[in-house]
Amino acid sequence: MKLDIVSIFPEYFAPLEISLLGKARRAGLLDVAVHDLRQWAHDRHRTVDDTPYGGGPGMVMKPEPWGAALDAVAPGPELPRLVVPTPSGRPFTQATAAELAGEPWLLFACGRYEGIDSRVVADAATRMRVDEVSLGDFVLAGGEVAVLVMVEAIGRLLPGVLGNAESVADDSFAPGSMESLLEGPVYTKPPVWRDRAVPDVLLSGHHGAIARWRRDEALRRTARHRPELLARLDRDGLDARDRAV
Ligand SMILES: NC(=O)c1ccno1
Repeated sequence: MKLDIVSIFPEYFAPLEISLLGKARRAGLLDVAVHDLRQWAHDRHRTVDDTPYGGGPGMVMKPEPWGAALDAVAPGPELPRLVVPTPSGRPFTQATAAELAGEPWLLFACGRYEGIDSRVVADAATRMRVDEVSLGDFVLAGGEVAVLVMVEAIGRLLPGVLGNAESVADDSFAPGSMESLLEGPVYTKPPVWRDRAVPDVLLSGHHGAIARWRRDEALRRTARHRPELLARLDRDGLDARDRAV
């Protein structure tokens, strides 16, 4: 997968050199290029923002540098999918990560200040698919941290990136049996720690009982932390045994 990221703070993406994603890049599974938006701002001060039309606080990112940046990074004919993190976007979920992980090329645009002039997305949408996505109902100072989160959520789904591909299947929200469910508790050695013992079933070696226990715990945790997800499951995802939990 090819990733391009445009930002006024390219140094934000140093973490993409380390750990899982750093290894994926060195293995050739991920090709990441980070671009400084200011290289497309040609005035003396490399200005990328200005006051908002209609008044109001803060500044808006100017369309000219962004238009030039997107044209330069994605000149065509092949085009990426443009992903723009914004509080006013559609929810970015595990399903979104899985969908974007299937793309050959993603281009992330990191807004700052009050956002990017809306004509930039409108113009880009005439050439490429654009997804304005939100990580949640909160506001960041810019899109960079959101892009780091999305790149990790997407990158770990790429074949070969995770040591054990099976661990993806057991994730919270993973398509299939875990869709709309939160992962239950996990344990490792020692079997007893500060007088707290690991549940006996996990030491039993009985795979059927262990799978059942894990689903029961996932249902309990989902009911406690995200009851609205269970309502989604209730229609067709719960069997009689599940309902007994
Ligand atoms: N909620 C978000 O995804 C976001 C992106 C930028 N600021 O907030």
